[in-house]
Amino acid sequence: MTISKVLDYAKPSLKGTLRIPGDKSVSHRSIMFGAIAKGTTTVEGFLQSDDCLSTIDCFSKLGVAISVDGEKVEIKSEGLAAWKEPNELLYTGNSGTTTRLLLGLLAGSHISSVLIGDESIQKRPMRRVTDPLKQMGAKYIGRENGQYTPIAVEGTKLRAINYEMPVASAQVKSAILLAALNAEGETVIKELETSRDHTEKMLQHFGATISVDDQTIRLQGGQTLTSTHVVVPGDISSAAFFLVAGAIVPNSNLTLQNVGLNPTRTGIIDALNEMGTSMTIELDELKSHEEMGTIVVETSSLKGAVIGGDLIPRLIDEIPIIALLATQAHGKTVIKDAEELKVKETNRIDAVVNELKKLGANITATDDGMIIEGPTPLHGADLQTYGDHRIGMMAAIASLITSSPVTIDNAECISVSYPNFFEQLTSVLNE
Ligand SMILES: O=C(O)C1=C[C@@H](OP(=O)(O)O)[C@@H](O)[C@H](O)C1
Ligand SMILES: C=C(OP(=O)(O)O)C(=O)O
Repeated sequence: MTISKVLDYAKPSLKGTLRIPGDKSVSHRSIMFGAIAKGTTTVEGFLQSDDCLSTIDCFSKLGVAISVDGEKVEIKSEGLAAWKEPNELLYTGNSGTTTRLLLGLLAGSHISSVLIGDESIQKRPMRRVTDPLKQMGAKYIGRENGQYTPIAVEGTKLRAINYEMPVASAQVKSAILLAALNAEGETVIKELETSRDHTEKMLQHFGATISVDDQTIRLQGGQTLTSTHVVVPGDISSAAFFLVAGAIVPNSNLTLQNVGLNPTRTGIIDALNEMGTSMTIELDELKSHEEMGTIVVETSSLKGAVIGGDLIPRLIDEIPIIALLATQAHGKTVIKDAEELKVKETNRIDAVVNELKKLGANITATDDGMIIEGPTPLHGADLQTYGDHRIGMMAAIASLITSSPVTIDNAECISVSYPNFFEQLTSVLNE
């Protein structure tokens, strides 16, 4: 059952400080790397969201001992060779990252297992992972030749590959790297465009040797990982909703602490700067293997921009909320080269365009993105989330500037990445 939520904020301003919760990508990887390494890995700042809990659930079924205490997690493992064959399905929920990275990891293990996810996951393409992994020797059975889950994986011996990525995707790159750890020989991956590099950074943090040079990544198989301590930075993809809110809601000034500032993720900052957002950024002293810092944002006079090319992988998950910002910017915003949006939790080009149109935005879908003319005053409407957390949060932020209330059909889906989103939003509202 889904619960609809009425968002009725009376002309608020946003003031105050938020500590941004843990990064989803890094949280998933902290569990996976802790499960591969022998010994005890400790994690702080872990994101307890539905997607990350799906990852924990899968690894628990593989026999890895994981204990969670708020944002602290402890993973005790005897290494991949000690994982046990699960006697149940591995349920990956709504999480593309869990599904694709597990397909890579399990391919070179001694384990047979079956991966299944929710309705959205069952429609998301997996051949981008299973095709290159089959070239490494992996064995999968799944609908349409390994395109869709449920997918059965029969772990086997793998060999290294030399792979040129046809798509800019950190999930594909990471699945191959995780398989390459167990493969014979040196795997070489040539990226089409630089995508988030959390896997490469975490491999180094756990003691592996990996070389990255001019978008070419090399990893020798057979390396063992050493358990360690991981500090998860706050998720810039979550911070993005408050960066945009601070910029578009009148009389606002927000301080966002603990924001992950890995340069492969900061495309949103580049886009906001280009659109005239008034922001200051201060880097924290480096605590672990990922940069973080504090961003102060205030109400801004915005202008349209062209967002495309190699910026897209650096802000892919932020496009729904950037589209909302663009409705309040002077002139035309063109978002292009973003076809990948069609294969996320839902088709995010259609979802963003349909829902912002209902609020009165001047927005048109294109084959690879959207075009928005602004500024346009927005009004209330009944919106659909399509079960997609990022569409739900976009709608909630939009409701702060609409002339009448917005209703969303499924507010719970937001806990996929940001369980305390509404709590944090309420804490900075001045009505
Ligand atoms: O590797 C990751 O953690 C992610 C990579 C991106 O997906 P793609 O690899 O499909 O671009 C992103 O959209 C997703 O939210 C998380
Ligand atoms: C696309 C996303 O995640 P995933 O691919 O892991 O489902 C997201 O969080 O926006």
